[in-house]
Amino acid sequence: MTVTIALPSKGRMKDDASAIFERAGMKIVAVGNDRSYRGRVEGWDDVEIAFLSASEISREIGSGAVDFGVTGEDLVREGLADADARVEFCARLGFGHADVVVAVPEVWYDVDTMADLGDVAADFRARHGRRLAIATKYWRLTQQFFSGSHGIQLYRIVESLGATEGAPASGSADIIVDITSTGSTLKANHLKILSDGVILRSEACLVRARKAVHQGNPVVDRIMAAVRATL
Ligand SMILES: Nc1ncnc2c1ncn2[C@@H]1O[C@H](COP(=O)(O)OP(=O)(O)OP(=O)(O)O)[C@@H](O)[C@H]1O
Ligand SMILES: O=P(O)(O)OC[C@H]1O[C@H](OP(=O)(O)OP(=O)(O)O)[C@H](O)[C@@H]1O
Repeated sequence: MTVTIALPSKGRMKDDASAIFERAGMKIVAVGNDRSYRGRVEGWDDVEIAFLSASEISREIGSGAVDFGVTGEDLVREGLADADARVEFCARLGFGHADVVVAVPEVWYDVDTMADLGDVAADFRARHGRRLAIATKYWRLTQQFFSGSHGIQLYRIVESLGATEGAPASGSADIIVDITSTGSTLKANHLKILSDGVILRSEACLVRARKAVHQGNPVVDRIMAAVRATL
């Protein structure tokens, strides 16, 4: 069988992902011209590269359309309901670090923990006539963390597709769940992370779709070993 590895075609993970494979002795060359979305690995005839965006990669691994992918753990866990059953996180690659966090306005002086936020959510409707609104593009992670881990049920998710940190100031939501790396965007928007509000510490990972045909496949094993040996 041909083993397909999906790598970021653009964006912040592209260069680091290719570099890891090069260090692993798997030099990637584009098939056709530089803008091509297909590649191969020099000397590895049964491996094919598909260049996709980081979010497409998590979808394609989830569906099993590709065998391996390099993408952020946040995108995989957000995109797949039962991520650990469907994919294996084979290696954490040491780049693309970002924390998915719960952040509230700095001026909420009495709110420092998820328990404090639970108290706010509980009487939010009585005080304001509506539920606490959370702006995020991480629906699944937010629901798992609020409802599953912290027993907070009284909130409403407001979908945000960009500039999430601006939502509290603009009035479209009260708090946010988003990724942060340096923290400067949160600071610029006068938001603070709750002390136990880190939902996930994400980084780029080598992820494998769990497929029966991988069992005992020497190419699958060699790919995992080659990437792990670089770390
Ligand atoms: N400062 C950051 N901002 C956004 N994503 C970051 C940051 N640092 C690391 N990442 C990670 O990068 C990944 C997203 O990368 P990128 O934005 O290139 O992908 P994408 O969502 O597929 O792109 P696009 O939004 O252009 O389709 C996520 O896994 C995210 O956690
Ligand atoms: O903690 P910081 O270092 O400030 O980074 C966090 C910000 O970076 C990302 O946005 P970005 O503008 O990079 O692009 P994107 O949301 O379009 O991916 C992300 O959505 C945050 O807003």
